[in-house]
Amino acid sequence: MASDPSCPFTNPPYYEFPTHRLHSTMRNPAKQPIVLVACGSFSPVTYLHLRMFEMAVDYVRQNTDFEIVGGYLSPVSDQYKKPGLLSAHHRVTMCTLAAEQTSSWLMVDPWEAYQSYQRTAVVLDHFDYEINTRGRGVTTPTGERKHVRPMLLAGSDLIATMSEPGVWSEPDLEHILGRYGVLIVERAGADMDQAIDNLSRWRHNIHLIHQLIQNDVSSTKVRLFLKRGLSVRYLLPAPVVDYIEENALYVDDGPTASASSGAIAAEKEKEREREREAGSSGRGKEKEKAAAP
Ligand SMILES: Nc1ncnc2c1ncn2[C@@H]1O[C@H](COP(=O)(O)OP(=O)(O)OP(=O)(O)O)[C@@H](O)[C@H]1O
Ligand SMILES: O=C(O)c1ccc[n+]([C@@H]2O[C@H](COP(=O)([O-])O)[C@@H](O)[C@H]2O)c1
Repeated sequence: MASDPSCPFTNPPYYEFPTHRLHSTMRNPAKQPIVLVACGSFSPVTYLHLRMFEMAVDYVRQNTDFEIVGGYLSPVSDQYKKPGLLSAHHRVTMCTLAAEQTSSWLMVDPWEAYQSYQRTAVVLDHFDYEINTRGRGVTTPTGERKHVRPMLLAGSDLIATMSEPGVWSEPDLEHILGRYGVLIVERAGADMDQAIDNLSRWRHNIHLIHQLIQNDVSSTKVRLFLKRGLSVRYLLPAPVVDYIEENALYVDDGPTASASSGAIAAEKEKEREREREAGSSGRGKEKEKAAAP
């Protein structure tokens, strides 16, 4: 891992925060600048993942005083270990093909993908740090600097897991929903109102986006199609379909799992890693003591 003493986060080797499509100047200085961050497996990225951003653009324009200055896909670490999770390298490549070749504004941040599992609260802090602390926010047309708020963009199934016991920590929910906020895209099969029932104390920071054209494409279904040798063309961007075919991906996929199981497994894996590290440094200290005169 790269170690920059001024950076409070652990960065993967050779990591650079992508800013090539981030607006540095706002169009309307009266608005509040935000950046959309979609965290997920993206195994593989589908048109629905990309549509979420476009739906958010329409919602923000019609219902809020926000101005979107950037949008990021943030694929989760391999340590998330959700069944069907392809290696970070393939997932980041597919997201990059999708963002660069089908959109004029989306970016892919590989920060969490290429390291140990990072909780979503930490991922949002990382965006806050890169954009506001290192990047010093955005400027208005009159030269004033403004702080950009990273906001989570997620489907209602993911938000529903926030009410499942043991998945998200209470301080993290306070951090994500209280400090940053979330835009939730309706997802077939996950009732939005029910999903946010237990989150009412952060209602002011929760924005619900209804799907006017129902589309329930999911990565799980795409993987299932691929496993059965069925076509997935027009469900995913063409360069992603080509990449999957060229690399014969998902031909032998494992079982499926819920959105919550990966996070719990990843946290347990990290805990075990910490214990192993503590154990080996403890043993190191014992050795040092034994070697001391
Ligand atoms: N059809 C959809 N409608 C609304 N939100 C979606 C849809 N598909 C994915 N999302 C959202 O996109 C984000 C990333 O999703 P993820 O990568 O887990 O895709 P997925 O299709 O749910 O994957 P899987 O099928 O492997 O569980 C999550 O917030 C998820 O809720
Ligand atoms: O931060 C947490 O505690 C946490 C708990 C559950 C899920 N998440 C994140 O939510 C995303 C879920 O993705 P998926 O593919 O399982 O729907 C993924 O980016 C996880 O890191 C995060």
